[in-house]
Amino acid sequence: MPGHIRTQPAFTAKGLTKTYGEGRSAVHALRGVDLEIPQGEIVVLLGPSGSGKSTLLNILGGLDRATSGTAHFRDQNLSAMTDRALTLYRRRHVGFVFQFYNLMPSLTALENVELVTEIADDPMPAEDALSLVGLSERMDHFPAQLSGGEQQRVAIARAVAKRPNVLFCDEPTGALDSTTGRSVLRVLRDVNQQLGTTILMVTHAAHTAQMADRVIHFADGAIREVVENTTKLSPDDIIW
Ligand SMILES: Nc1ncnc2c1ncn2[C@@H]1O[C@H](COP(=O)(O)OP(=O)(O)OP(=O)(O)O)[C@@H](O)[C@H]1O
Repeated sequence: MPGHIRTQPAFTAKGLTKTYGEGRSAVHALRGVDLEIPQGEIVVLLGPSGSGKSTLLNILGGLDRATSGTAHFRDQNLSAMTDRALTLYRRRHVGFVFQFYNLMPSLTALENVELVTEIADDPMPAEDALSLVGLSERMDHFPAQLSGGEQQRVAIARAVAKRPNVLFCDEPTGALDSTTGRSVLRVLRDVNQQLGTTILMVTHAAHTAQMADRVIHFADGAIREVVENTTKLSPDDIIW
């Protein structure tokens, strides 16, 4: 955020490693990741398949634990938390959006969002969350009556309705064509601008980097390069 006083980073990682399995079948998914993610940014993680992007996202999102190293959310050490504390961290601070929307097929768009607002501490009304993603007119539709992009927007509404500090997105446009994908990116940009939500997005779609504040290039379980994007574009102007 140029021009702003430097605040505490949203995330700091030091020497993060993650090894799945042991011995000869061990997979070294992360091989020592050092990283700082400022609050309020849109950060895009790019890298080949299997390079460890989702693993990093899952550790920062409190869905998985590192094998060694430390990961902090603000001043909270995620690596040292009990399972219970990690669950509370996810519930209070984190929203997730995945490639496949994971909506409940028997519930309407509104009811899908209410699943979250009913248990969150300080949620926005489910109607407001759906309005933020441009779906006020479709609240009473079931997922099967919505397009892929609309379903993804319901998933985003569900994730942001609890006002998370951070939104983690794993291939959010992976199943969408360019027009629909662009509409989903526009919604993510709006969430970032209107709610100040830090967004971490893992994707194979390199063009998404054009709307990021920061682009992290991953390869072989490590960060190869971090690029601050000085020519950030609106999703409408991204060359797909
Ligand atoms: N639960 C698991 N058990 C064993 N190996 C795993 C597990 N999860 C991931 N891996 C391995 O860890 C490595 C990193 O996987 P990860 O999913 O983080 O990569 P990625 O960069 O997100 O890939 P993609 O872009 O294909 O989603 C891969 O070699 C993967 O096979």
